[in-house]
Amino acid sequence: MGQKRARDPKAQVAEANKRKKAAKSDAASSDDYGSLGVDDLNWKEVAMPDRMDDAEGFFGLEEIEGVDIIKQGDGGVQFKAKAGKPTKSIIKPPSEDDGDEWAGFSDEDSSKKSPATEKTPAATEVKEDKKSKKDKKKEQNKTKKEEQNSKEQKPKEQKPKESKAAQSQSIKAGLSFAALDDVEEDDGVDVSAWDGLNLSPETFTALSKMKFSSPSAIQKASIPAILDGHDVVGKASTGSGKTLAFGIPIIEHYLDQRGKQEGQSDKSEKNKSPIALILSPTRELAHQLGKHIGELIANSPDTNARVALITGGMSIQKQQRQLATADIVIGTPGRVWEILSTGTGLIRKMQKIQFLVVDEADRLLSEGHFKEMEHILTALDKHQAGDIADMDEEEEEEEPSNRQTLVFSATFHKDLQQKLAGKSRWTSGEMLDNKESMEYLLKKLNFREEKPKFIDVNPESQMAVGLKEGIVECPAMEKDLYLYSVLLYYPKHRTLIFTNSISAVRRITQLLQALQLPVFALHSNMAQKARLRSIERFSSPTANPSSILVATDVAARGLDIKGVNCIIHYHVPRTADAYVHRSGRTARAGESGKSILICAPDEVVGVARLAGKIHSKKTKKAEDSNGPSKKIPLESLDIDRRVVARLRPRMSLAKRITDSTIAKEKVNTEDNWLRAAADDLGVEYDSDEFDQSKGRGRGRGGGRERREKEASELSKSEMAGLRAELKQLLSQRVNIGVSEKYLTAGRIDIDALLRGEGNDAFLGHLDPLTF
Ligand SMILES: Nc1ncnc2c1ncn2[C@@H]1O[C@H](COP(=O)(O)OP(=O)(O)OP(=O)(O)O)[C@@H](O)[C@H]1O
Repeated sequence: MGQKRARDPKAQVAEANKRKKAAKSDAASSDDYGSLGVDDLNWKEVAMPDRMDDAEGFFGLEEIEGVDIIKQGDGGVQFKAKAGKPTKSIIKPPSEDDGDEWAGFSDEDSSKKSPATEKTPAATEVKEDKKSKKDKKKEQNKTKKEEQNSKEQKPKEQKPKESKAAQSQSIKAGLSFAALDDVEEDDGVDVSAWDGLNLSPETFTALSKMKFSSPSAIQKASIPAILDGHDVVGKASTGSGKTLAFGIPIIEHYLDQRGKQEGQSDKSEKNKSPIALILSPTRELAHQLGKHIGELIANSPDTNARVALITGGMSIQKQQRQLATADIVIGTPGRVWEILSTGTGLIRKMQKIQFLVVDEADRLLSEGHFKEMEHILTALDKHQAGDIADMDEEEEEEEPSNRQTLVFSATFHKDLQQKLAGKSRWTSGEMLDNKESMEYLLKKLNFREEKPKFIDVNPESQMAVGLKEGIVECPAMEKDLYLYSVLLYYPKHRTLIFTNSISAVRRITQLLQALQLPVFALHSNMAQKARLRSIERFSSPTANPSSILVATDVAARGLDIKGVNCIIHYHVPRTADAYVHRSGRTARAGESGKSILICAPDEVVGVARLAGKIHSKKTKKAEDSNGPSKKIPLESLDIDRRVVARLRPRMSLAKRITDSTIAKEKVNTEDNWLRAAADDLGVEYDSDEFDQSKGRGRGRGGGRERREKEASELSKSEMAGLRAELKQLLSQRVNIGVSEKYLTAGRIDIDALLRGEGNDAFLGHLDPLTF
């Protein structure tokens, strides 16, 4: 059993007072500062408009007042408080940082600090107070761990672990507010299932607070391998906890290193190098990784690891400053390369990372990001090839980078998987010279081991265990109607609808808005802040439980939104991997969820092929026992025809309203553009004349243009009429079986009503969908 710490409340309060006094005198001496660097200043954020579209660099503009600029001989600049102003009025408060680290999806909260960085002195004291209440638990974990350490005696890990134990002892000795620690509070869970993973007491505490009672399969397999220093390629189904599979070892490494960094001066703190670079294919995913790892840090006692988020849509200048003090850098390849290539010495810092993580690796390594990934990987190893011209002698003598490479995804193309697993050898010569090939990038990853550890915890199925997959077949022109029907079948479901195009996202969002459903849009043409705001509104715990997000595949990968119950594929995904990742936004972390494909007759063949690929093992097993099958291995869902029939009038009104709104927007845009062009040319522009000339000599597509024109010509009062009619329909339940006779006679069939089983949309009995 762990020994309980003897506490002397008086002595601890005295100690806390002493520390407060010391802090005051530190503050008083801050006016002794001479000139200051840019990072020492207390910059204030300048409020900017929400939408600046392409003017990305101006998001997060900052200003400072009361400062004189002092030019240095070498061309650099320093800063000093203006005459008559105390220096402390311009310097950054000691515990405050730039505030760019993860701060939630909310725009309004952008000034708040991330959980990882909220550790102002006051916050730290409260945290320490809480921590002291957990001492007993921690002591137990620590003792367990020490026992385990002494049993395992791994020479490589023994030393840092011992120093961690010592650190944790010294942290406890410095607790403040311990005198208030009368009430035993326990909001954590038992985490003994993590025992075998050789984790620090800090991580145990964090896991307990986060209520992660046991490791997931990928965590159990990957964490020890990474802690042992191996390169790891990890494959596990969506939502199975891959982020912490690499996040925990990174924090463990940080804790090991912390002893060395403690006591170093503020300056060397700023010159420190990050320990990890985590690359992600999308901005949203990068933000989420930051949030998830930030939570681990925030819940881990006295762990102040700094996370820098390097993604597009935010200020480059701010991110550069963040990078200067970051421990963990998380970013998208485009922006990471944009910043590294500014030539401000950041590449050298990055070359010292201990971990390179490639998340959603199959996407990062094979499409879209090729050039930036190539640049980053080349830069990380440049000094190893000795080709940084301006390196000084000291650096040249440095050990070559010894980083670990961690590659994770739920899906790997067969070829990529085989190469990563070392099953298929690198083709020498020709292939490697082909600088456009995935193989070339893989080689550039520069694993430290000849063969990384390949960990595949779900070789049988890529789909999450709690996921049910269904298909709704419908006429091609009625997809909207069937989509609406499915949504009404599951009224209390948080639903994510995927489409294959941005225009479809826009149209379906407007359509569902017209039908008064709580719907938000997400696609890559939206401004970054609007993207984050949509996710925030859709996912917030206080959001309507029936919220709907309509998105392109920008939301398909990695996004971890709590409580998503249903995924609807409005368009059949283009690849099997996209289907796996889209569907993986539900049934996460052991929960259950539904994935429903809405499929027109001409899409059935494609769906069968797709499903066959995903469920190849299942299909093969079934065929082995029953002979060849043409059946799609997805459950067919029958929508009640009465429902479809009764919803048709609503849908046709909603469509007319939506088509008209979109057509009017289009005409306005076209009109504005043509007017501007005519102005430039100095000619007169007559929109009617233009419309008539457009109408002449049309062939195919003329019908659509005519319809669009008609839609755009609906008058305000006609639109108002349609809206009123729709409103009237929406105010009534959809009657699918209660006799009109009963209703008009005021004799409502209560039983029939009750049989609606809590689905307020319907009046009468509705057979639930089969799953
Ligand atoms: N050990 C655990 N116990 C319970 N929940 C966990 C555990 N580890 C992670 N989680 C939770 O599981 C959810 C999914 O985790 P994560 O986002 O890391 O999954 P993933 O495997 O990366 O998914 P994807 O492939 O979709 O990116 C998160 O909400 C996370 O908080």
